[in-house]
Amino acid sequence: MLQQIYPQVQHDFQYELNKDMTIAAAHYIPHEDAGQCQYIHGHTYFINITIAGDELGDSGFLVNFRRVKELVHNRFDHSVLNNDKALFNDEDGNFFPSTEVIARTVYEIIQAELDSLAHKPQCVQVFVRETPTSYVVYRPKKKA
Ligand SMILES: Nc1nc2c(c(=O)[nH]1)N=C([C@H](O)[C@H](O)COP(=O)(O)OP(=O)(O)OP(=O)(O)O)CN2
Ligand SMILES: [Zn+2]
Repeated sequence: MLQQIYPQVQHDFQYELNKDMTIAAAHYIPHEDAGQCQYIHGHTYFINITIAGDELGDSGFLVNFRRVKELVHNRFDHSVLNNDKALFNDEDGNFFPSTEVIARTVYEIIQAELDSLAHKPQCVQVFVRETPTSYVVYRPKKKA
């Protein structure tokens, strides 16, 4: 199916985990370049999160799939993204809830959780599909 592509990410880790989820949410892009998207409308976002690492936790997991879903789905599902002022605002394009910013924000939420784990898994890619014809892939810069 056209919508279910999974872009590959290059890494040297031994384990790679992927978690898929969908999120129903509304947003608007407060910029004239957004055309009709300046006005509030909704999407069913499809999100794929890729986490990798060389070591597992005591549970035998890189990270619990359920926890990955909780962190993102519980925060955003059936919400108006622009109302989440801790993450988004109407003043700075780096914080409008565009597909790009949503992908980066999901990465930041996930990586903050992973940083609390002793075995240090890494979020290596976040894929966000906003519409049947539009998606973004966010990959963090490799740490030096
Ligand atoms: N680079 C970006 N461009 C646009 C974004 C975005 O997040 N990043 N968002 C929008 C709108 O929010 C819109 O919902 C999606 O736009 P678009 O792909 O144009 O939607 P369509 O379903 O109308 O696409 P068609 O392929 O023409 O059917 C706009 N741009
Ligand atoms: Zn939109």
